[in-house]
Amino acid sequence: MKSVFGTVLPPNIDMKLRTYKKWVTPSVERLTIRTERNVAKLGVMLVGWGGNNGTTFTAGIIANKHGLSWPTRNGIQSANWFGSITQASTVRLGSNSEDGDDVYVPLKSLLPMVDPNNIVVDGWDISGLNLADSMERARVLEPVLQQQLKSHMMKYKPRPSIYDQTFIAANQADRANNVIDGTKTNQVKRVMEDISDFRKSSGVDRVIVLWMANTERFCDVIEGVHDTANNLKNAIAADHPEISPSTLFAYAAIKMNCIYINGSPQNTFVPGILDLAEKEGVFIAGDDLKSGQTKLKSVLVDFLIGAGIKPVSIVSYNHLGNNDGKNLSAPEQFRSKEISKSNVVDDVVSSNNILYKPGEKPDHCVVIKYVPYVGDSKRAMDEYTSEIMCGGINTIVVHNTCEDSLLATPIILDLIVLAELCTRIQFKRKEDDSTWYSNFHPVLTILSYLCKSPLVPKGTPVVNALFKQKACIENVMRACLGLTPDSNMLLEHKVPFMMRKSAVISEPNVKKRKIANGIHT
Ligand SMILES: NC(=O)c1ccc[n+]([C@@H]2O[C@H](COP(=O)([O-])OP(=O)(O)OC[C@H]3O[C@@H](n4cnc5c(N)ncnc54)[C@H](O)[C@@H]3O)[C@@H](O)[C@H]2O)c1
Ligand SMILES: O=P([O-])([O-])O[C@@H]1[C@@H](O)[C@H](O)[C@@H](O)[C@H](O)[C@@H]1O
Repeated sequence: MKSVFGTVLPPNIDMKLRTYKKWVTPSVERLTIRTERNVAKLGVMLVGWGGNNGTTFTAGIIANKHGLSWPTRNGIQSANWFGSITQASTVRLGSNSEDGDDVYVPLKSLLPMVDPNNIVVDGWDISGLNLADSMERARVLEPVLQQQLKSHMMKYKPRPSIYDQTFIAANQADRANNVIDGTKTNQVKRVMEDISDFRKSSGVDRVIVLWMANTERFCDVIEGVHDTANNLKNAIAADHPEISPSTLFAYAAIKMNCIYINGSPQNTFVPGILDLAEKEGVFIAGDDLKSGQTKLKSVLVDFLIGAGIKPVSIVSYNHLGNNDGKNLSAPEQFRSKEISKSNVVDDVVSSNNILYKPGEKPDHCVVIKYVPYVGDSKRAMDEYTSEIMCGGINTIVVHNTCEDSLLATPIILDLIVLAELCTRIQFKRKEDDSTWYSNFHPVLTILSYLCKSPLVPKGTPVVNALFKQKACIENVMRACLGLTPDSNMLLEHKVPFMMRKSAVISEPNVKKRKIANGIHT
């Protein structure tokens, strides 16, 4: 049976569609999904562990694990994971039969997940400060909380890391006192040994490596160097200068069967890394945490275009005073961030060819300024100018104070928790009697909700719209439970014969109605 735009038409109806030459034919794929319920004892190794996000993440794990609380001007504050969808969001399960009210449950209750209290943290940094001193340097957490954390945090000292001054801003050089010397082969070998050492000393079952170090410039992707796993291996052996520290970390992590996640915008995942991840069957994900200003942008543009309103100009300005902002004050590092912050509207714009001609896009300007005084408290100011009907203009201006690390830390947790969950989900076609199940594709696009510039397998669509991304996570988890996706139709509250008796005021007076061209209902 042919259908048009998903509406199923009786076989004898053959509409001629003026603007759409193609017919939509529904297809159904029946899958069997299984989820291993034994959760791994999880270790995470952060590259850039001594940074604002690395220290705040570690502090968050400790503060929540020990149930810390501290006095503030507004009263006693207790540790929590607000901003994390796995720890602080709920999912609509359905409606209950008695009163028809919706039933919501914590997302983390749907499937077995890692408990953040059990995550073991380790990592690398080019700065050799212990984490208590790094936490103080970061100026993110209240001193009274830092005091409670200090004895825990000072035990942590980042492992020496791979430093290449040609990839991050020159203003970072004064931090680089904790580095692995020697060739790229030696650096990769040392990182692999570190991972092995962490596995043994911590006793974890699974290690995830997550880049939370400074934003690098984009590397020039060179044929014969970055294009295949084998060429990358040979280029590392030849100490090729255009292989970035983040790509070296990705290479080492994948070779050690560790999931690798890129929390920054640079092009770590060169084709050779994608090739290696696919060959080794190791998950990778990224790029660039979606934490505040860009998260809001992926909502506002979706709302505007979804409402048939045409954004024609988007100006995204922010200033921040943390070390990330200092690194981004250099043009090449800013360019990496500008790309990830700009691409986030592309999917929604290209979805509406009523508003936009092919290739037409809104003007889009991204500005980031380094203002030391504000520290981690990034001040974002956005202006969205849109065309509305008959030449009208709508302008939305937003001021958004984003405490960058307190917004990023829950995202880091969700990336880790959801990536570990994905290792335990497998699929097979229902009618297959083979015992063979498939994992997710090594490029974990289900984590797109958490990234500004989602990495996707070649030839697959990039989705940036935030609530589509969230629905993807929720509906995959529902599917693991044998539940249908939440269609939001709620017909049980709209169609009289489906409604509960108490909800139907009176049997609606539905007469036989004649509709144009004689079709009766
Ligand atoms: N809201 C957010 O904070 C947010 C959102 C999206 C992306 N990011 C990205 O996350 C990253 C970290 O942000 P941050 O605020 O923690 O920055 P930060 O500068 O405080 O921390 C980065 C750390 O990485 C270290 N470092 C630099 N190069 C390294 C290397 N090669 N190996 C190991 N360590 C290295 C630095 O010494 C520093 O301690 C940045 O790339 C930033 O763009 C942050
Ligand atoms: O808030 P958001 O746009 O998602 O992301 C942030 C940017 O706005 C900010 O300029 C940058 O310094 C941070 O690293 C982060 O990328």
